[in-house]
Amino acid sequence: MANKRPLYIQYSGPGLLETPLLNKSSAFTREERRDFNLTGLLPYTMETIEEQVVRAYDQYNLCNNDLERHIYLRSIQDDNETLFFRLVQDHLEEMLPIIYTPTVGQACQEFSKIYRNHRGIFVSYPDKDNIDDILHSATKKNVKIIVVSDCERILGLGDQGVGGMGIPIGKLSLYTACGGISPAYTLPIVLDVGTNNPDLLNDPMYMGWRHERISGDEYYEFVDLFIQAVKRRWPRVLLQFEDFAQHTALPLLEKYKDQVCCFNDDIQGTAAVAVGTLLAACKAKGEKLSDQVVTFLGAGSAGCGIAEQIVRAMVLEGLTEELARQRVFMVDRWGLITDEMTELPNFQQRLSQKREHIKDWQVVGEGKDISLLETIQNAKPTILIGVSAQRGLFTEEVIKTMHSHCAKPLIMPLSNPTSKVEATPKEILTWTNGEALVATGSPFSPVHINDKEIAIAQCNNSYIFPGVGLGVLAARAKRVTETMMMVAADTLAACSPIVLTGEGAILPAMSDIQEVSKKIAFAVAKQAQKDGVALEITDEQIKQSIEMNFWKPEYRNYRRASL
Ligand SMILES: O=C([O-])CC(=O)C(=O)O
Ligand SMILES: [Mg+2]
Repeated sequence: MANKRPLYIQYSGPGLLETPLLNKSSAFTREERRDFNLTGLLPYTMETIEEQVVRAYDQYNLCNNDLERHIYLRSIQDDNETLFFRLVQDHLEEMLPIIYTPTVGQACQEFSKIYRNHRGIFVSYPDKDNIDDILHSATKKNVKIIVVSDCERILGLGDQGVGGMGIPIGKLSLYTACGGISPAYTLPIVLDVGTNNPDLLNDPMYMGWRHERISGDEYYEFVDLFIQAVKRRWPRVLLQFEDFAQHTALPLLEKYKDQVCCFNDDIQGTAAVAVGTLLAACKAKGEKLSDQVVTFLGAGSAGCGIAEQIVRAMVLEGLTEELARQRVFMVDRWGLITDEMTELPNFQQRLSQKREHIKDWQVVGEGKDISLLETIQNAKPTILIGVSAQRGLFTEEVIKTMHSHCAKPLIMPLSNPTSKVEATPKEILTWTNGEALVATGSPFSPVHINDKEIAIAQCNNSYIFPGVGLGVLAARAKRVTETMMMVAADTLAACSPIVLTGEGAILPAMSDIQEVSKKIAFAVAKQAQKDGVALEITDEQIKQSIEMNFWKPEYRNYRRASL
């Protein structure tokens, strides 16, 4: 039993057993059972959490498929959060793909079919006049981290309506499992602004507000009502925007980044993990990031967010911004993004290639759109990043052409979930005779090629946001700055096994994620101080604060609080 101070609680009897943050199930001691009116409500034997984990894992192994495993784990989470996190911690590598990507994608798609229990908060448009009341109904009083989604772009799966709640729940589970944030401090929130997904609107089982999405001023006013209510209820909370569509993600981030402590995980978290991976891969090759030529497939908010972070990192290495931008090629649905394209949104405009710089390229058809293959033939990239959410767009021809110009290309099909990947690691390694370095967004098993087993790095935001959150809490930061995200990327690269030892994977093993998160947290907290958005405390105090904030899934002793 944890040697922490006892916790004074007001619940007792069935109410205590039905409070997942406090429930210990069969682990309540004889005395606690007596003091909290639990005697007779549980089988007689008192168990340790280790014994409970054995039973839960046996039951987990009886499930027939990943969705059943997800449902089972979620049911434990809704019954006993301490046990849930202990079980996940003990089987982290095995269970992350079940509670998070890729299985969480299916759980979102089937949300209304598999719904069991309430979790998180649904702020629905018709309730817009009562948002303060809704937030006050949250059973958690001291919320420190919120993940909020309007569910318009759930992973690569598009608009999932309220089904997207699976994502805030999953991300916050990772905040706890990987970043040690107590589940008592986390709150998943969905903004139900309707859905434009016809399958959901026509599904009699759909549980959300059956209405097409509100948009324009109505939408932004509603989001603002929500943000202002959050500021009143939890003024210091860290707000993570997750899985908003590109057309709202950037405007919302621009609007709120200087008003509240917030960041957008798909733009900034994805960018930080991708740049961390690139920095590690370059260090391993003994090269600089600024020596690389990068091609993107997908120029949405994730792709452009990564590209901007790459430009910043290249500038830090000494390139001018203009030269850095000339090394990054964005290919979207219509082909390479060039300055001749009219009506580009601002964030794509900044990353467009000047036609005069590519006038000598060999392309089919003068003035026509330039394809991914043509971009690769001419730009001869060393790095290829996929954020297109389209399965199969890294064709054999694309990959082989890239390999013909670059002996050891770095290829990162980042689209999630697995069904949307641009090419599988096995395909890429087969087409490059095992010579490419591969990092994916979703988890993949190692690939066997030329008698070697090659581990596949999972370049997923989960390496970044738990550490950023822990750092923000430890330093009591008021804002999340771009430089805080940048040091998170640098710190991740510094933890890379191949950088540290000259061999092994590009990214640390998931089993080391808690230590990596603590290192990221320290660097983020220090940077927050440098940026003037956090308390001036000593390094020692930051370290202490990180350790103190690091929650462990252990039961505490309970005493009755006097009323
Ligand atoms: O959740 C993930 O695996 C990564 C992510 O944020 C996304 O794809 O939207
Ligand atoms: Mg996301």
